[in-house]
Amino acid sequence: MIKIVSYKDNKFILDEILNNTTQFEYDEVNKAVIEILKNIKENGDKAVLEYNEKFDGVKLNSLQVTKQEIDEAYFDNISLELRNSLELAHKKIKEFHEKQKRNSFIDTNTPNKIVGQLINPIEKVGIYVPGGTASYPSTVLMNAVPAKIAGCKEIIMVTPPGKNGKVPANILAAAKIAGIDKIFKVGGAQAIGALSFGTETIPNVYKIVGPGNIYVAMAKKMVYGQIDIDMIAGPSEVLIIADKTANYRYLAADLLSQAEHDKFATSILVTTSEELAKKVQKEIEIQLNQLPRKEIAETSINNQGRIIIVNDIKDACYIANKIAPEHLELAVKNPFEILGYIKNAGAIFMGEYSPEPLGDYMAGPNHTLPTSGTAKFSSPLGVDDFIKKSSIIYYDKNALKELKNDIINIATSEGLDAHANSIKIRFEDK
Ligand SMILES: NC(=O)c1ccc[n+]([C@@H]2O[C@H](COP(=O)([O-])OP(=O)(O)OC[C@H]3O[C@@H](n4cnc5c(N)ncnc54)[C@H](O)[C@@H]3O)[C@@H](O)[C@H]2O)c1
Ligand SMILES: N[C@H](CO)Cc1c[nH]c[nH+]1
Ligand SMILES: [Zn+2]
Repeated sequence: MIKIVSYKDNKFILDEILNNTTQFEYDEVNKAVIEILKNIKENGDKAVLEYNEKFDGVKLNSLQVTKQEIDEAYFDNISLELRNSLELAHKKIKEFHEKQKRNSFIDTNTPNKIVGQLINPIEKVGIYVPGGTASYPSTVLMNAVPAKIAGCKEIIMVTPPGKNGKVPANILAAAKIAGIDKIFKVGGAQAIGALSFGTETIPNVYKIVGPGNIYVAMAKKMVYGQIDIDMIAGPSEVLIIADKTANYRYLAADLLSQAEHDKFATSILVTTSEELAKKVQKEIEIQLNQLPRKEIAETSINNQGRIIIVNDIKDACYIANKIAPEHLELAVKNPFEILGYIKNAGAIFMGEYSPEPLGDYMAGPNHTLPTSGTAKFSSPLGVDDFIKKSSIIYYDKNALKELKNDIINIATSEGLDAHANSIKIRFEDK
């Protein structure tokens, strides 16, 4: 059962939540991931195929999904209703992310010098689509759409091989909708290794994006530096701020929606109403019994779930900002009134009819969001993750002459005579 605590009587609850990273056996996972990455680097496809057998229980002859498999998934193996829903989600995600596009600029205000910024897409990117305990066509769209809009030339998707060595049709259909045709059947840390080092069949990339379990997250952390990564998107989280006007059935449903992702997921309700807290606690038990993924959701709710009772909404916002949740729902009478108090959250859902799953699938903003408090300093996945910038500097002789002495002064003070000389030499008589 989800625990109810009073913030007034137990200020330590915040520390307890913030330090709640002990569930993972970090050392063991760390050791396993180092071993997997090393093996992939040394043995390429052979190691990938062995891990597919070991961790996913499938023996494959070929790692790449064929064009025929992708077409069959889209045309024959999903319902027309699902295909239409995925197409609509794609359209809405695309519309939102189109607005994030940046342009190069040059500043030509002065005639004899130009400074500017050139935007280029990252040429080769890898997209990890999780597939261990559920299949996520929505994650295919959320990761692929911004990469496409940015103009990445090569987008390589990796995902666990699926039962019987077949990637689920909904994943392949979403990939077709997003325009991705290079898909490889490999999951976990081995997928991250393959994309980082390249194997005989899987190309290496410059950046890997996408969420995954602890093995995926740890592997991304380890390869960062050799290649870039988007973020460490860990187990899902939702924090709901609710006043007495909120509907307890909706709140229970929303807390469970994230709990069912992962037994390490976190669902927290912060409310000013003790009566509401008790109702939500009871309702969660009722709704849990109807979930096919009851075991995962129940473990998550029992271990990480909390209902925190606070004196006022300002305390609730303080707690939310400290936790910096991936998803924050404002289930209060006027959510716009308190929006100004919110500083740290991946995505903010405003009011009764904007539940978290709306953002998971359809609203348009990305659902790959910072977790584990990283919303304090990082942002949702977006087009910016797939571009890079180069500065442009053009000065003619007159413009350089104007700055000549100042550059030499600073270079000399740094003891860097070759720098000073690079300027001086251009103004010396031969
Ligand atoms: N933030 C987001 O946008 C978002 C979206 C979807 C899912 N998620 C999260 O992604 C995660 C998905 O996790 P998942 O496990 O379902 O799928 P996953 O694809 O991340 O992991 C499955 C892979 O893990 C590897 N693995 C399993 N057990 C292992 C072991 N003992 N040793 C080494 N490797 C092992 C296997 O190779 C398997 O293919 C969940 O936490 C979910 O909440 C996040
Ligand atoms: N809520 C997840 C991110 O934490 C994303 C997702 C995909 N499908 C359903 N939900
Ligand atoms: Zn979700």
